[in-house]
Amino acid sequence: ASAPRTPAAARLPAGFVSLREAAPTVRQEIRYFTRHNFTGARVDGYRRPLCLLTVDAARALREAQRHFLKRGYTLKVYDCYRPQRAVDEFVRWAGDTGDRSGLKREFYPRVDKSQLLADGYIAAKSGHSRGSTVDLTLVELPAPPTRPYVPGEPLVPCIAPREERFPDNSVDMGTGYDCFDPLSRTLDERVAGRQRANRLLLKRGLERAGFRNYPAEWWHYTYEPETFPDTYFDFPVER
Ligand SMILES: C[C@@H](N)C(=O)N[C@H](C)C(=O)O
Ligand SMILES: [Zn+2]
Repeated sequence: ASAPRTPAAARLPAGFVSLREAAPTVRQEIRYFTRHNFTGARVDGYRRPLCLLTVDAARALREAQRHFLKRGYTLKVYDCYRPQRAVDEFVRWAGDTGDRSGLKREFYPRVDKSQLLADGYIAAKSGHSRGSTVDLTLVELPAPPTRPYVPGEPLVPCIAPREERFPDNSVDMGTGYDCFDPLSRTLDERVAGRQRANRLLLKRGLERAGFRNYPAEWWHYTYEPETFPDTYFDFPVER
């Protein structure tokens, strides 16, 4: 009998893999599939809540995960490969300054929407579209329970103390994920104690597996050398 055929729409380009297969213990909370992200809506191109990455990046993440599991933590990814159409939607959204959509109060409470690209919080050509970039954090095991965002619920600024912010089950990194604020700079001097230690724990564990951090965002890492340094893919996130 011949092997079952994968529908063409769900086949990944050569060199890409689903993280579920490469590193099944890594937690996934794909925010752009949900309305709990800075735009306030599901983002174009996210057809499934999945982490797709280049084989090289996924393999390195599996190695990093082994390192963290031994220390009582698991990695949790928020975003992985990002189609160019999603990036284009971010850029259109950011340019629409008359529009009130977006979860400003939570995700960019102190930065004007018109500055998000200029300040480097959103890129018009993102490493995520090249497939080797990932947004992620650490969760201490056993993982505390978490709950979904309820659209319309009162928003708390991502720079508020952990007890007041949206209840993410990750360790305290000093801000929430996708917090477009100077406090999110990985080595910002105002972030000290346990929060700084957590950022450094993530950074060191990922660096030893070959990832490099983007200094403006404690959660954003790129595996190097990139498999596709010059290609911006646009296939949808599905499998
Ligand atoms: C939007 C945020 N999660 C992010 O990934 N920012 C960098 C700069 C990017 O868009 O590549
Ligand atoms: Zn990122």
